[in-house]
Amino acid sequence: MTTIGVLALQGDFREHINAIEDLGLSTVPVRRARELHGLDGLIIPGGESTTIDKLSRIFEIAEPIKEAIAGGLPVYGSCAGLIMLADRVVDPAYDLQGNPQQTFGGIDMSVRRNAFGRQVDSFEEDIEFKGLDKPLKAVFIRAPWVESVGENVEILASVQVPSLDATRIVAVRSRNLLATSFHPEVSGERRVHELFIKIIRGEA
Ligand SMILES: NC(=O)CC[C@H](N)C(=O)O
Repeated sequence: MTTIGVLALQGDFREHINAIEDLGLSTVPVRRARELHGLDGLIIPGGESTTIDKLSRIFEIAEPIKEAIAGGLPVYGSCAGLIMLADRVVDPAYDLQGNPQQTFGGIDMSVRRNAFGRQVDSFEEDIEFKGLDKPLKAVFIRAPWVESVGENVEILASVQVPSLDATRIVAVRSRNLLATSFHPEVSGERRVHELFIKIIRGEA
């Protein structure tokens, strides 16, 4: 049986649990390193990347997650989860000691947090997503975007940013790692989770 862990330190992990259970698979909330054992995949939810970063280090699960990623565990991150999967954050937050936020990394990309600016902190858009025949309803909540990707990163979706008169990347895949700057888990959209399950099963 396929079991997917959902990192449950902070953020909208319940929505991801519901999405996976809707698709008939079992889920495990993950807070401790030992809960990573035996998982077929892991989801890092939306929330606040600085908090997920801090709590994951306090709970001593940050290093085990990095090792699992390096070992090939399929991981999907939405929004703050996308930030946590990025090798580089171009505008990191700093703690009181002046240390920048850290990520688990894994995807060769640079991300910008809260990138869509204040007026449009949160918005919904139907977007084209590579491999899907119908547009996908994407909910952006103080969302990051991907500024640049390395050679081995596949771009799955981009959106037009009117203030820039340009597009920005909002969904990527790199080997077993999938990341979206929007939240399919909150809109009843299940096709991104379906894609993640296919990646886990080696079908995509
Ligand atoms: N909806 C979200 O996950 C927002 C992400 C948040 N702005 C961050 O930096 O982590």
